Amino acid sequence: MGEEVPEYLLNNLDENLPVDYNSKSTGCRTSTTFGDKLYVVEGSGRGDESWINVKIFDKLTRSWINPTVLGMKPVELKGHSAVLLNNDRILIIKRDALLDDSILFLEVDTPFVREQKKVLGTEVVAWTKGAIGNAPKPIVISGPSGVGKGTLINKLMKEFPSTYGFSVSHTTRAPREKELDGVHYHFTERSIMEKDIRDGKFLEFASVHGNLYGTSIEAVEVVTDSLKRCILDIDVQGARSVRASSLDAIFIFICPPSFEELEKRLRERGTETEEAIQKRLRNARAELDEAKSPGLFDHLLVNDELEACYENLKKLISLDEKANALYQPTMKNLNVRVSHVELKTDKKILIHCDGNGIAAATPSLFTLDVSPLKGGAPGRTRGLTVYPHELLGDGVNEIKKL
Ligand SMILES: Nc1nc2c(ncn2[C@@H]2O[C@H](COP(=O)(O)OP(=O)(O)O)[C@@H](O)[C@H]2O)c(=O)[nH]1
Ligand SMILES: Nc1ncnc2c1ncn2[C@@H]1O[C@H](COP(=O)(O)OP(=O)(O)O)[C@@H](O)[C@H]1O
Repeated sequence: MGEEVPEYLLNNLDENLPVDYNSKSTGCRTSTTFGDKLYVVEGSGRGDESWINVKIFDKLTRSWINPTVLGMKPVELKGHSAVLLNNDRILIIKRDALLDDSILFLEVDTPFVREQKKVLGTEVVAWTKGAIGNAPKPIVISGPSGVGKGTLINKLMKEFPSTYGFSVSHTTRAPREKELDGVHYHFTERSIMEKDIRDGKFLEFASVHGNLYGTSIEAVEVVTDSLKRCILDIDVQGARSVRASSLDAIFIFICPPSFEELEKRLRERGTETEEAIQKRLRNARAELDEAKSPGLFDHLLVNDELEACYENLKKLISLDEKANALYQPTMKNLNVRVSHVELKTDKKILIHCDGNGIAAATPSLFTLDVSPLKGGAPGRTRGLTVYPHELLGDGVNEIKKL
């Protein structure tokens, strides 16, 4: 378990080092040791002046490093506590924030961060938001153009609107007639999308039929945050990337009954030029081959007769739901604000809250249990448990101050 370095030590560091460390004086700051490095998180939450900064002090070379910061960084930090968890991430608890929004992680040595360090050739840290409870497992649906993915997904969403939500992808392709921006896709320019990819905002992306397509982290997490099961309609390359990510999903590939039927459906849909149809048919052969790669898809489903295929899809999904008990939120939507926190054990944190002026009966002391962490960058860190703290026999006096 890492410890925060006392402020005086950090101040000494500042004094000893006339390097480029210009801390803005009005903010809050923590510093957490991990190996030979000191991770300094500082910020301020004063309206327009709001800023958040992560710097690393390398104790061996006695120099400061500006890491590449990935993920969704917090909007503001009016005060915070920090502690190293799992030897790979720093738990940050924001003060004066609603309890539901107060838990963050700064990953410093997770597999995702290690991989990004290799790719980018810099020091990397990645922010993720902590979420209470387990998430319903997303469903990845792939298959060649025209096989009927969109038709099947629409049926599912129509029959179970409060159970399933669609991950709205970004694409550089032009909208088709009747396609709405923000509903079917986020239609975007290549340069903007490429910048967002560089900024780490995408879970996966791929070039498909000559255009760029991608799933933003937010597209999936917004659906999951609303407690719905997220459905992703992405190509085989995208499915492969999601497989390699920390997102735990079920992968289904939809096959056509024959190539002739696929061509017929594509033509009858009437949305593509002849050239685009030819390109999609050529790509379909490669996709069908790739779909057979071992370990990539959990299920292959043939879409011959639509209703029969839809029933099979529902069966597959509900079997999976039975095998993996769905979302089990502990406490959510607590209208209380964090005042301060204390470390109880290395997996349990005591959070003191103010009630936001609501009834005195509302608990103000909570235990945060961080033992079963799930997921992480580039998405959310889930699996956290929060419950009202029982003082009886809990040795509060021995709690170490954070
Ligand atoms: N990797 C990836 N593929 C996507 C994404 N969104 C859509 N696709 C895939 O891009 C391909 C083309 O989609 P689209 O242009 O809507 O044409 P359609 O498949 O003929 O309806 C399909 O295989 C989709 O599954 C995404 O976010 N990521
Ligand atoms: N089982 C099926 N039998 C016949 N036509 C189908 C079937 N499933 C889908 N279609 C039709 O095929 C066309 C392509 O389906 P769509 O859902 O747009 O495919 P995708 O999203 O995979 O590109 C649409 O016109 C749709 O109505």
